[in-house]
Amino acid sequence: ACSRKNRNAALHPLWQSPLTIPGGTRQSPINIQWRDSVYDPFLKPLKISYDPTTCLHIWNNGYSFLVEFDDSTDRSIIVGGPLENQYRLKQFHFHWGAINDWGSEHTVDSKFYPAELHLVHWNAVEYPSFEEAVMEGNGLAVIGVFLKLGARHEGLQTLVDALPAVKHKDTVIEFDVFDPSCLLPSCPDYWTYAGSLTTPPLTESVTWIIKKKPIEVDEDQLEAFRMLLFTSDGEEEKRMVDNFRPLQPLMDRTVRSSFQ
Ligand SMILES: COc1ccc2c(ccc[n+]2C(=O)c2ccc(S(N)(=O)=O)cc2)c1
Ligand SMILES: [Zn+2]
Repeated sequence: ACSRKNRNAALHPLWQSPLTIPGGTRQSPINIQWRDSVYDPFLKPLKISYDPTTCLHIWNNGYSFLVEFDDSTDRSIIVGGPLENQYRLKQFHFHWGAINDWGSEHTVDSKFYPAELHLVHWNAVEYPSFEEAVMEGNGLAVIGVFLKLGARHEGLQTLVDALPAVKHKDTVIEFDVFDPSCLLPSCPDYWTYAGSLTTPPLTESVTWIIKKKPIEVDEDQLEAFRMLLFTSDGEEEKRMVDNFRPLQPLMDRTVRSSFQ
């Protein structure tokens, strides 16, 4: 029998701590039941303006790979949509599965996608730093984009080509010009709800903006994600796969849609 201790040991260290936070009322990810989402005609279009030269590096942090941006000015921002302020792009990263049947964090009508992109922004109008914004109810805005298996994504390929250089945990590679808007679907439709970070510290500080339409990537590109490692160079290799959090209860929340 797999004792709890052994089972925990099998889990990535990030998940050996309790999976729920006491008193959590707005945890993420959630299942988005399309027919229960409520069209909000007052939702504005989301305006995205990224400056590709704010791109800094790619970093394997032992849980995902992050593409980080210079967020010392308002050069890469989003505004509108459900947001009261403009938010600065800090990083984007992905969550994916070992196989194509699962991998996304959010689901739509209980359907998993093989991967999900998160573009992480913070409210630099009201808070002095990302670390402080992480602790506030309106501190962060994360755009979620589903990835589905299909045609090769040319924009993603420049990123995929750099991944072997960050195979191990705590490796970094310079990545100095990339426009993440090439990873967004052209359809403007989205769902939005109040949620949390999906990794520790799990703080309930995220306005989620989940794009209705997925982008297409091919099998080789998903396999490139799966050859990354959770482990550092010299440690016993553990493939970086299934780095998504289990679904959380909706509780007293409504998911709004920007479309009818
Ligand atoms: C205050 O201490 C912190 C704060 C944030 C941390 C973090 C460790 C990992 C990721 N983060 C993140 O920034 C983070 C975590 C999860 C997500 S997610 N998957 O988009 O919800 C986005 C960003 C520690
Ligand atoms: Zn994420």
